[in-house]
Amino acid sequence: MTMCYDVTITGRRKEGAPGEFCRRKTNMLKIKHFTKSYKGGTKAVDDLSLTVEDGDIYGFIGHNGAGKTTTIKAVVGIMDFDSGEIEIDGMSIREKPIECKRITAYIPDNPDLYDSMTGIQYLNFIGDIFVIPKAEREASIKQYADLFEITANLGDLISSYSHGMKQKLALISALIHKPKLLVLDEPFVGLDPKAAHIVKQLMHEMCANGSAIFFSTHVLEVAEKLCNKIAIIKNGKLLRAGSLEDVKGDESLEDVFLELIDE
Ligand SMILES: Nc1ncnc2c1ncn2[C@@H]1O[C@H](COP(=O)(O)OP(=O)(O)OP(=O)(O)O)[C@@H](O)[C@H]1O
Repeated sequence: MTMCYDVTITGRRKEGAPGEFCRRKTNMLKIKHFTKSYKGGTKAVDDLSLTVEDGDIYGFIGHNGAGKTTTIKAVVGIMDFDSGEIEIDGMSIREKPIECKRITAYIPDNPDLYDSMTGIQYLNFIGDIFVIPKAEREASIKQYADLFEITANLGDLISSYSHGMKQKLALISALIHKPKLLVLDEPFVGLDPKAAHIVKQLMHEMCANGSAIFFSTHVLEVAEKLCNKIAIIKNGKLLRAGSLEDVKGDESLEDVFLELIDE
């Protein structure tokens, strides 16, 4: 029986399932010694390093004010930082911001879309930015709008959308350009259970197709079920990062999180 071995970046050999496709993993997101202070001296994140590989669904958890959104905003290139390095698919977000953004999608915790556009105008606007061919764009919009059950609302102004509908529109706008890296800040807040279920399925599908997902959440049950890797941050410092099994051991993720946060 042929065994498959995957050589990691550290040179360690990881044993895979027999017959599994053998290939080297790609670092879709590499954060190295990231440090960010705000005006007034608050050090929001201090020397944080982690790596997200293709195929990963990577959960980023921490208490309120821990530094998750600060890290996420730097990763997607909308916030500068003091020191360290952030690379998307091997490219520096500082040196090649456009190239990085071309292959990344970001959905903030509170999607602030253009209220004066209709849903379809917004999706076509995103389609233009990412140069998605017309036929492919129309097919993707139809597929995802049907899935999230907002096809009938696409002609309405975004100002008339509920919070959940805005989130669905933001998700569709992210999915139609097939990002290699999807970054989400609290993606499940405000979504109804059916939409949340669809998002989880889509996350698995994207990762099976070689993309990577990095997202923050306070919902530890979801993180435990969905993620293969987890990072825990407290007061701007990374406490633990790695595979779900390594981070939580035999305990529940909630127990480990509460123990670490209370230390
Ligand atoms: N614009 C800002 N100016 C000054 N301080 C800020 C700013 N944004 C965030 N902070 C501070 O940086 C720290 C990290 O905040 P951040 O928003 O990254 O936390 P978070 O983990 O995303 O929290 P939450 O779970 O509540 O969303 C906090 O102490 C916060 O008060």
